[in-house]
Amino acid sequence: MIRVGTRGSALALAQTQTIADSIAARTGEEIEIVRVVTEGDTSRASLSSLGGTGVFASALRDALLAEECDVVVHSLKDLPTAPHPGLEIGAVPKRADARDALCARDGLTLETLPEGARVGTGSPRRVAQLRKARPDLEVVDIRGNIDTRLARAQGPDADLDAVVLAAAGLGRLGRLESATELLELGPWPTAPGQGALAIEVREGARGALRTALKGLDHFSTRLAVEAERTVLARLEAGCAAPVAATAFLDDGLIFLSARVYAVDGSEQLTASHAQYVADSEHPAIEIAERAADELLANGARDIAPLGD
Ligand SMILES: NCc1[nH]cc(CCC(=O)O)c1CC(=O)O
Repeated sequence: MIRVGTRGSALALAQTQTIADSIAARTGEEIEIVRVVTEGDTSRASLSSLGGTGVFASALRDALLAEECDVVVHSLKDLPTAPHPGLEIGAVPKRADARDALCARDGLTLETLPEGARVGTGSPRRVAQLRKARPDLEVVDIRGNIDTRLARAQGPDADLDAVVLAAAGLGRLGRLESATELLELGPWPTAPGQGALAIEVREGARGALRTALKGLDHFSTRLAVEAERTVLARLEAGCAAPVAATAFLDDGLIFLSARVYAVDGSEQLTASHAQYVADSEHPAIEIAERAADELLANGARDIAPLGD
């Protein structure tokens, strides 16, 4: 029996079920889904007062260390970049769509939203990107799970014209048809790790599980998200900082573009690099440090609040 720990949100349960199914298929073992209730799920206090989005990850990690489960599934973008003592990332499966999606009323897009339209998001990066692209919009701070946020822009109780959500989350919940525009990563890069999952285990996890996780791991996703997350770590930026990073592998090269925004949308700094994966022992780390150092040298700290 393998116990798979997860948060209890619809999104967490959906993505955990997919991983649980592949672990079951690869090990032939029975799987139990263990729901871990986190302070972020039960408290009405703001996430920042609880210590940021890391509260979700740390409850799962505590359950893993307490041996209440054998493996946990995280959304990689919500996982703090610092490694956790006694635990390791056993697998980073192939990434889903890393793009953000605009979900608007009446099929509207970023370009066709009327002047002064009200658009909801809780993410400082998305706030900055919206202000940069459309300074006339009214950006509204929203919270809640994906269905709650979608209902703010679509359906009978909508009070906003649009919301911005991750395409991957919509896809995992079968709600991708709510997207009225998928925002391209070039002009609209997203959070480090967006669209990817991390499967975490205790260090030295046992045989069948370890083999299954090796099979689930996707090398180019792992390298890409390592580059994106190293940018965040090198900038000493929290997960709520207005920072975007997008990396991918193609033809033996790793490409990385990292961007820091002023939250009011007035300024942005971008660093883009490419390098041959075979030319370095740690290509993801090297390219990320180059990009982050360039952003810092160009004044990233002067335009954006990078700390938590
Ligand atoms: N911060 C919340 C969060 N964490 C993971 C996802 C789903 C997308 C993903 O797995 O990257 C979302 C929702 C969103 O940003 O719209």
